[in-house]
Amino acid sequence: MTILDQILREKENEVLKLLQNPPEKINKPIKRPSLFDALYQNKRLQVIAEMKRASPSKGLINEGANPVEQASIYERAGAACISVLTDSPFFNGTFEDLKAVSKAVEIPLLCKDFIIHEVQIDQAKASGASVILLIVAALQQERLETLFEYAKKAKLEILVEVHNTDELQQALKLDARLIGVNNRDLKTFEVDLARTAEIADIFPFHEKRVLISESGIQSSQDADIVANLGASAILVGETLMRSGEVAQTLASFKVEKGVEIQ
Ligand SMILES: O=C(O)c1ccccc1NCC(=O)[C@H](O)[C@H](O)COP(=O)(O)O
Repeated sequence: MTILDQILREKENEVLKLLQNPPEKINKPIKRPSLFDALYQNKRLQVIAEMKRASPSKGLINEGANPVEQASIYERAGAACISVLTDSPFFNGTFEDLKAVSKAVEIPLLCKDFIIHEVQIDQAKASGASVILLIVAALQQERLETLFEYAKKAKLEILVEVHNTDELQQALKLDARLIGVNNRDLKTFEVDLARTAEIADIFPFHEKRVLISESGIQSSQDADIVANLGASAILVGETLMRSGEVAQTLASFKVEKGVEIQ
């Protein structure tokens, strides 16, 4: 059983509990700037900066981090979006973290969780998120489409995550404008920026969509590599959570995009 299978099994239990005590359904749109607008045709690589205490691959990363302080530093340092891991069993995150961060920052806010049911989308919105994540590997195509449409109707932005070219084709069947490629193999945890290269090779940059490179970014050299492949943004957790100089590290990732692809 892969780590993703284990996480998804846990999510099924969480959904059952959530359905017994559903979150408030917020009908009005979340007031935050659009992540897509911040990324599309920006001449610099943008950063989605993640609040990440722990992970299945690395164990504890920064157990004592205060989500509001961390997110505020990210915002001041020029992050385009804050990602908050809300999963507890595997990442030590909470929806309380997301709610607290939503009150402290004004930029786009991603609820980073493993969504398999509409009620989790309601929970993300009720906690202040303006962006949700849908992972292609976690969902059958029909379910992916249903959840995508549900989130769209709720006026949320949707980051659709893929791991390979087949999954990219599935994502492209949707009107997905934010497409992330996860550089981490969820079976071996191995991180390889070649995954971004593989996706970038066939990514329809001429369409109104942006490519985001997720996981394993450690240096401005890594940022340069994915920027030159056509990525508009990177999603960075561990490196920022471990950095003694968060603002400088984040700023160093905002490299100029070398190639005019879009
Ligand atoms: O980070 C993990 O170990 C992990 C394991 C299984 C599923 C997802 C996982 N991470 C979620 C993420 O997508 C990352 O937190 C995010 O891309 C940032 O990655 P990094 O910069 O390498 O911390």
